Amino acid sequence: LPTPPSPYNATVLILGGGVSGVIAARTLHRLSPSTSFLIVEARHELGGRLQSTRFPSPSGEGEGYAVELGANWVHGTQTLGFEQVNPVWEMVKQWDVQTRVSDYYGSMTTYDHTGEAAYLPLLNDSLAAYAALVASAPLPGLQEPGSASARDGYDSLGYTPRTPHEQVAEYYTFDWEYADGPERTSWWASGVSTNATYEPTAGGFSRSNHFSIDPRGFSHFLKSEAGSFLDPTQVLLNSTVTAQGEETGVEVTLANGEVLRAEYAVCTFSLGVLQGGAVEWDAGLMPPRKKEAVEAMSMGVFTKIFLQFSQKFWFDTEFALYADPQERGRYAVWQSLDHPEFWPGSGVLFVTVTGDFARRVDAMPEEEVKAEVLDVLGKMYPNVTIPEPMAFHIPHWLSDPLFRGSYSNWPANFTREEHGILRAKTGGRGGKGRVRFAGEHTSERWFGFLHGAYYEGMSAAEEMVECIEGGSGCEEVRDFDLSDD
Ligand SMILES: Cc1cc2nc3c(=O)[nH]c(=O)nc-3n(C[C@H](O)[C@H](O)[C@H](O)COP(=O)(O)OP(=O)(O)OC[C@H]3O[C@@H](n4cnc5c(N)ncnc54)[C@H](O)[C@@H]3O)c2cc1C
Repeated sequence: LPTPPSPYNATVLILGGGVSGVIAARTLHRLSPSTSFLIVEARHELGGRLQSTRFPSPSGEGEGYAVELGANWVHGTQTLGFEQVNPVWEMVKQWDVQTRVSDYYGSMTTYDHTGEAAYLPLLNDSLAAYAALVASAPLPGLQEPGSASARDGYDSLGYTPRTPHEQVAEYYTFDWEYADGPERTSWWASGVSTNATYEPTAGGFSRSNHFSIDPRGFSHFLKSEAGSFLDPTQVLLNSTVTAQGEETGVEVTLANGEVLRAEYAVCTFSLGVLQGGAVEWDAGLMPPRKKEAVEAMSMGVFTKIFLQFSQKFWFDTEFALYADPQERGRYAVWQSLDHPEFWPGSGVLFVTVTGDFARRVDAMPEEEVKAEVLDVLGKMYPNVTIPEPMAFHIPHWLSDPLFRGSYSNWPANFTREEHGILRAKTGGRGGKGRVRFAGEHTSERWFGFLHGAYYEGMSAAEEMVECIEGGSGCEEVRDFDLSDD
């Protein structure tokens, strides 16, 4: 193994062992085998926002089900005749992760507070409006975003959902993707991320969404990838970073008081962690303009609430929508895994909440959330006595100090310049940037997605290698003037 130059623990510290961190490590390993690195991760395992918990099978037989608390889908795979392939999809195939295509629009049952209610055509209207919204946003990288919100975009297209049925249809096509409403999302950026993921003619991958049903958990692909090149001495688990500073290099203080030193670092902590203040920064590493940019991007909340019943009593489609008469997005999107394509006989059902409603749920006692969820099921099924679930689980991404939310979203008035500042290297005298920020949130095209985290981990490490090997990567490390205005 490459030996780090003394007095450093490694040449590069990779802070965080999610998709970005693991791919940054793999890129260093491939491009510069003589460069030493160390992944520093607070949790007991690699994977980051790829996490699952186990539900038993109702019969008590078999190994049960790996219920995905975080990322669950590969969004966009590859389209025949187009070169662009989602790199996460390539790893998923390479490591044989079991997935199924999710039929977002073709397998849906619709409900409201009176029970089943027929409003599927509204879903087609919302899909058509969304397609027009993203088609009229400029292509990735070509234009500066204005400050128009996706709501402005919908208004300009004459799409104005008013009734609870119309609103839940819009919620499903928009909020359920962005974890935030159209008012709080940039029209331009929602077009960029959609086109760059789903539209092959705009450099995207494909329109399909593959959902992991793998009993080893979706993280299997990343853990296997990591296992294929990492030596155990290159990973420090159970190690929480509390401060980052710079003296002769980067100094990282851990919760146990230990200090790690390196020439460079790639920091992949989530946007929520950067906003949350759990890590102390030297002013040179987090100058005021960077801090402002970090504050200005938003961290969305997307919470799946899982239930397991001993017997299925619900819809036979993959999805269902519930239109609440009072509140848009209240326990709106339901998904059945007890379905022939997924986990038949599993009794597993989940409902997803987003945005402010998810923030409220994150802070509530779980018993109260459960009572509300069962009450909604009672409205969807007025003739069924809703049984007590055998299992109930809510992940708390927002209150978890290692994440502080689910994934980032680009707000309407957030500029490309601010995003560049959020992403830019900082630290180091003489213009030699020591710390590069990477993660899904630093991706202009694919913020929020696993593939965004992948590409950012890769480009951060590529830049580091250029820097270390004395190439151009180090010359103008600050694309932006980060000094206080
Ligand atoms: C509920 C949910 C659903 C999602 N669904 C999808 C989906 O279906 N498809 C999709 O493409 N994307 C989805 N995403 C987004 C996707 O999970 C992320 O884009 C991606 O996993 C981010 O990877 P990352 O490496 O940037 O960050 P992370 O995975 O957050 O990695 C950062 C790592 O840093 C560690 N860390 C944080 N603070 C410290 C500290 N102080 N010290 C040491 N270590 C620390 C964390 O433990 C973590 O392991 C979802 C996310 C969530 C939460």
